[in-house]
Amino acid sequence: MGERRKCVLYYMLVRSLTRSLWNTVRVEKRTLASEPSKPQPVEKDGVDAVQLEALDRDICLVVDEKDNFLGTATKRECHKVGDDGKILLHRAFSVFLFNKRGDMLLQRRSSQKVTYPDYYSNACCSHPLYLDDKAEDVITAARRRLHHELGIPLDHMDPELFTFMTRVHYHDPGDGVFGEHEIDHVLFFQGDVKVKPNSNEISEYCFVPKSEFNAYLPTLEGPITPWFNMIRRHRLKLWWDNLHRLKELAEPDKIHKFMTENTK
Ligand SMILES: C=C(C)CCOP(=O)(O)OP(=O)(O)O
Repeated sequence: MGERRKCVLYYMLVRSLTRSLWNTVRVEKRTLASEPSKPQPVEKDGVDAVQLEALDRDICLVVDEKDNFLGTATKRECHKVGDDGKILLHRAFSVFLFNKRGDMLLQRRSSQKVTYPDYYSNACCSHPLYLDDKAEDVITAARRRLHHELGIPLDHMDPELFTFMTRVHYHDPGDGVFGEHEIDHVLFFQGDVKVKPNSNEISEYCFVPKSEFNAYLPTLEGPITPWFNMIRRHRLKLWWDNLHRLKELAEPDKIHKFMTENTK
């Protein structure tokens, strides 16, 4: 074999070894060990007590198809699938979080979640609530939940670092008992933040580099949430490629109705 060919082969071997080592390190999953000092979650009728409490305590915002605020209902009332298969339409948000390098935080919902337990999803989803006699602003709600679910200090999340990308109206029957019917406000956030997840909410998380994302998804050991899948299919690549100019691509006045797809 000629010297030049040997050199090329050697270079390719070193490059592929370095790459596979790099990938392993960069998408390393962090499974959260349960802390023995903490009391174990108590169940009532098979449902985790902490999650159960939120179902009847959290007051969500019921909206019409144009996202106009109509009134309030509990989180339970907003997710219960009726005998006719209908679910009350309410306002929600989904945060996609990126570090400064541009890697995206992917999380696995804990087994205690009432809706979509053990599914993989974007950084944080929840609802603006009715608090102090008024509808909570979506970015305030997102910061509140990022702090609660991922332990991100509030002072690491300047409201200016969020971009309100668009809204998505979708319906998903979930497990037939609890599902989703939401106008989901999609927020992008970029910044280096300290993460200390709440194990009642999240069982694993990792930061996925854009170049690894498509290959990484099929290796996940569970399904992905319908809303994450929908945004992934219709907008994620465009927005991820353009983290530096998101404001130009934002469509906050639109309410999309994308087709729902199989989540696995
Ligand atoms: C699905 C969306 C977009 C909102 C609901 O998310 P979650 O089911 O994660 O809400 P919480 O229980 O965390 O409030």
